[in-house]
Amino acid sequence: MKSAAEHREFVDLVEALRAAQDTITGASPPEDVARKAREGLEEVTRLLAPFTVSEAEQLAGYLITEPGHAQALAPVLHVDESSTEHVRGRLVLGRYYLGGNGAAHGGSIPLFFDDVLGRLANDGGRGTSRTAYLHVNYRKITPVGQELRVEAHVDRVEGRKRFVVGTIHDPEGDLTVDAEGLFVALRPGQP
Ligand SMILES: CCCCCCCCCCCC(=O)SCCNC(=O)CCNC(=O)[C@H](O)C(C)(C)COP(=O)(O)OP(=O)(O)OC[C@H]1O[C@@H](n2cnc3c(N)ncnc32)[C@H](O)[C@@H]1OP(=O)(O)O
Repeated sequence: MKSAAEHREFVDLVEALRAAQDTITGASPPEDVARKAREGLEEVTRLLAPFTVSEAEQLAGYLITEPGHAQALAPVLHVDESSTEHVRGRLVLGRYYLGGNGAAHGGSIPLFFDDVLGRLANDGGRGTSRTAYLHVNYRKITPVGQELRVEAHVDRVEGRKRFVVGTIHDPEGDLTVDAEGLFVALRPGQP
């Protein structure tokens, strides 16, 4: 397991990237400011490109003790309570995940659940599995910029099949989304 303690600066870099994604998404800057910001981002790419590594050596997504696991793709779950069978926590969807009219983009929700349910599916010594399906029911708009409650648990395991379910509730306590994922354990040698 890669250690977040040894890569604090990288963890902070990804946190800064998330903040940049939110800020860029919500900004309407004058052209000269947009150009300066682009040059700053290009400088980041120039700085990091020589340190590109293989997937096995990659840090993003693999610093698993960190909220969001040091990757900027999926929304971050802040875990309050967890076991190998369940997880409870909080989620704030930033401006980056805005769809329209204050509601989260529909695609951001399965992105979130694939990560959260997938990790639960693989937890507890169950080993690696892959998403066979992810069913998401949108019951009410999921607001961005507000603290949401998340719950997920392993519903049942049938041979290689792991069924994992999850919910999101808004600050009023209303259910906004429920989801079910089927994760199929990989056979030896299966990619
Ligand atoms: C970065 C940090 C890393 C670690 C962090 C990890 C957390 C993130 C997790 C993300 C995981 C992903 O997104 S993975 C990426 C997205 N998913 C994929 O790319 C998967 C692509 N699909 C596949 O590779 C394959 O189809 C599998 C592995 C899912 C299943 O193929 P298989 O192994 O040949 O198994 P197969 O015999 O077909 O099916 C086994 C059983 O499951 C059932 N089954 C299979 N698919 C379905 C289905 N869609 N709907 C219903 N049932 C299904 C079959 O009927 C059968 O039931 P029965 O007859 O036995 O009853």
